[in-house]
Amino acid sequence: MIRFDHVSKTYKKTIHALDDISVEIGKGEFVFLVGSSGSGKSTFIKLLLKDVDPDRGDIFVAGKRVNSLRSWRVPALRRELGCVFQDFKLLDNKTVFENVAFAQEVTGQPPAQIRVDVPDALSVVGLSHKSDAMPHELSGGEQQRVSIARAIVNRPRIMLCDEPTGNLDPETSVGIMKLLDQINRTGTTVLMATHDSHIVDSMRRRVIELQHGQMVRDQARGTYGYAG
Ligand SMILES: Nc1ncnc2c1ncn2[C@@H]1O[C@H](COP(=O)(O)OP(=O)(O)OP(=O)(O)O)[C@@H](O)[C@H]1O
Repeated sequence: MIRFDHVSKTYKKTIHALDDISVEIGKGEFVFLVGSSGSGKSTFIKLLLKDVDPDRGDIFVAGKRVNSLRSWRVPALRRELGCVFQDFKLLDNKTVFENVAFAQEVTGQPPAQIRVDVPDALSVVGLSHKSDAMPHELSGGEQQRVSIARAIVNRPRIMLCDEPTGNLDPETSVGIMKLLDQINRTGTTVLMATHDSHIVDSMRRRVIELQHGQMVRDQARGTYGYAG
């Protein structure tokens, strides 16, 4: 579903954000991407989205070679990828329903489809009753649930999550992780960059660790820190 083949990315000619990364993530896997600040986790995610391009190597997402994709094909790539970020990125002047609907409007879904899909997505995240609320009327955990609804509404094959629990308290984080686990169990591949050791240690999924742009660990049912 995701493949990096000898991928390197350098910023400003001197900052080696990723250095010769080769890794494969299969359909339906749940993978944690860990590593200290600046180790290259966000760059890994940005390469998948074609937000940035590699200097060397090939990147494949759902059968598409991302690095050589023409710009007019990028929207189709991004439809395969649902994204969740630490800071939710909701539109303040739109209701919960409108925020989720927006993800469908920009991909050209017809209104009749939107009227069916948005309530479905809100129901998955347990927020049907908040459909008409504005983002500022919601807790942080609820806002993150809206952003997850927005990420899944187009039924992506892959979820990319960059520190999705970074702004949430531990209890709320557990609820968000249960939701991501549930989405993964429906067959969606989940890749999550995180600093949250408790979550990684409690879920025991595959762990890929980056250090100064290099992959230093790829462990099945792994822990946050290497336990031998
Ligand atoms: N646009 C950019 N221009 C220049 N350097 C950048 C840029 N984006 C990232 N970097 C550098 O590339 C390296 C990797 O950054 P990246 O954001 O991928 O790390 P990260 O593991 O996601 O960090 P964090 O956990 O703090 O989010 C860092 O040294 C960072 O300063």
